[in-house]
Amino acid sequence: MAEAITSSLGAAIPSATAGAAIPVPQTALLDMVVPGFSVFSDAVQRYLHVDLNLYIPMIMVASGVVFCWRWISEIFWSTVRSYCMSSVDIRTDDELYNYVMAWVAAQTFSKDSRRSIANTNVNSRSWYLFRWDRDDDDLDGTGRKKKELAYTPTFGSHYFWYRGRLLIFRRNQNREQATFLAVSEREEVSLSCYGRNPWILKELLLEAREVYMKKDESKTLIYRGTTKGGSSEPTWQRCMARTSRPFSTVILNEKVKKDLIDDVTDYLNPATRRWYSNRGIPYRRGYLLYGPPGTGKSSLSLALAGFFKMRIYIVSLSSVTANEENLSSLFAELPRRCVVLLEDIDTAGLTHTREGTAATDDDSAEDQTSKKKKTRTATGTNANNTPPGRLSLSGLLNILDGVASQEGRVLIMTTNHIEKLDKALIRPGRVDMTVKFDRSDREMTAAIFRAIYAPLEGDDVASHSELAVKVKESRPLISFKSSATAAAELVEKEKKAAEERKKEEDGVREKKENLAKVVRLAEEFADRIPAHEFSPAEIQGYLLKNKRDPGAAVGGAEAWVVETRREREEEGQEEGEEG
Ligand SMILES: Nc1ncnc2c1ncn2[C@@H]1O[C@H](COP(=O)(O)OP(=O)(O)OP(=O)(O)O)[C@@H](O)[C@H]1O
Repeated sequence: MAEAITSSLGAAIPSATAGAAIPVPQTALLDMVVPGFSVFSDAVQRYLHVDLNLYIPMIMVASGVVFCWRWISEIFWSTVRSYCMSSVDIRTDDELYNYVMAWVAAQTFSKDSRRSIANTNVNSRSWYLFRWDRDDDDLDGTGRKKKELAYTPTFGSHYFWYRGRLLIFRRNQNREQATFLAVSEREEVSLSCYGRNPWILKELLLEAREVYMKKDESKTLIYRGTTKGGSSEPTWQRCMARTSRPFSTVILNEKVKKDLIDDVTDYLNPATRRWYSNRGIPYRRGYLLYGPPGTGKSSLSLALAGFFKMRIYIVSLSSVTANEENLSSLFAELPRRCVVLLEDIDTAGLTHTREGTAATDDDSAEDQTSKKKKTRTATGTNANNTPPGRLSLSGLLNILDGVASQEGRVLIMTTNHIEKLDKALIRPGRVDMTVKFDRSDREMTAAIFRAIYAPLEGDDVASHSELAVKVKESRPLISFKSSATAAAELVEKEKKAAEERKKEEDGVREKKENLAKVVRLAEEFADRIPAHEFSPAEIQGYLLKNKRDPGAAVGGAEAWVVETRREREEEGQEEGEEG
């Protein structure tokens, strides 16, 4: 009976297996790892007559090998990375990010990368670093914005050769970082090399910086003191890179300009620095530019920065940013060699502050000085009625003289009201040279007129280069055409070249005639504008309204004078009523 049961079971099991009702143990195991494997294997056996179960051990061994290989290689690479490689992380909120990405975008490994991120701008998305690469000249001939496409390698590791060394550019997305940040802000970028000495990475970063800076060589980089986004942390925001303004375009007494340039040149000379330090004198120099609005104070500061190839850092003391705390943080961040432009230093809170009481205009200068001295000794730095959060004079002086102020910088202060300034602010040592700006006299008016209408050197360069291209194009090409056709073409091209030359000569003659006409009209215009009444900015504004028609500008000059006087009167009356 028992035998009968055993034999019947023995017969039943294989038939059940064959029917795929009970999977063999390996298949059951695989089913757990790869769901549906048994069904697939049955189907293969039934239709293709291949028993996949025979390959199970092989598949399992291969999987084990792959798993182990991965595990070992992970350990191996993490050990290599830790002990045999050097790397540099690049923060996305640092200007270095812009340098590196611009450099990477120009490399072949980046251009040839199969998977890349396409961008019209590779700069950092941190708002205070973001800027268009070509700030003021990215327009095409039709005036449309021309945005070039840049390709940078996508997230992951990218190998490339640099000066014969294999380097790795790594770009990751940090998913753990705050999600309110944009994806591009959560990015992590690093450069690595094999070996424990990271010198090659530093070389690369220096090169990237140099290439980036070279683009801005003919430009004046302008930074403005501001507070970051919603927070109150002050920072220098790069606002633009402007083509440097030539000194000659700022209309000012030539001697004053020359003296200013000579003074700054001497100050920036390395020997002068040593001279100062040998004598224990703080190495800094201050300039005060004063005069009515629109007379060229800011223009001169920008021209000066451009002339000496320095960055200019601008803070308006009348802005909300300008409190003592913010200003001292901004000054602490200044580079060693730069121009700092403090605008509107006659701003409220700085005019009569040290004495604690607002001095009236009737007070004699001596009275004021003695009052100031007394209050300074008695009350120290916070002895004024400056509202909290505003900049006080003593606060500003502390910043200008204090440890935060970098030695080697050129400090320019501008004001519309020199008479309101505390003597302490403009004493020698803080202000070493004063330049007065005035409303336009006859000579200045004529110069502004000439500057607007005279054909400029830049115009010549453009036409010359155009001409050069055309002449180049018209050179005979080597070809296999018949000599008769080639000769005819040559004659035609030479004829064209001769026409171009004639056009150029006509252009030069026309330009000379125009210049003479502009000079004559400038004198006429200057006769019609009363001296010392209008600022250069006002005159320039009027001329720009007629920028293609100097004759009309001269014709309408008298009417403009009358109109501007009337407007001023009305404004004066309105102000009087409000006051
Ligand atoms: N002396 C000048 N030479 C050439 N351009 C001038 C001169 N003065 C003013 N301008 C022109 O007038 C405009 C305003 O000039 P700018 O901003 O330099 O004046 P400002 O004295 O700094 O005025 P504010 O005191 O209001 O800041 C500029 O476009 C500038 O080109």
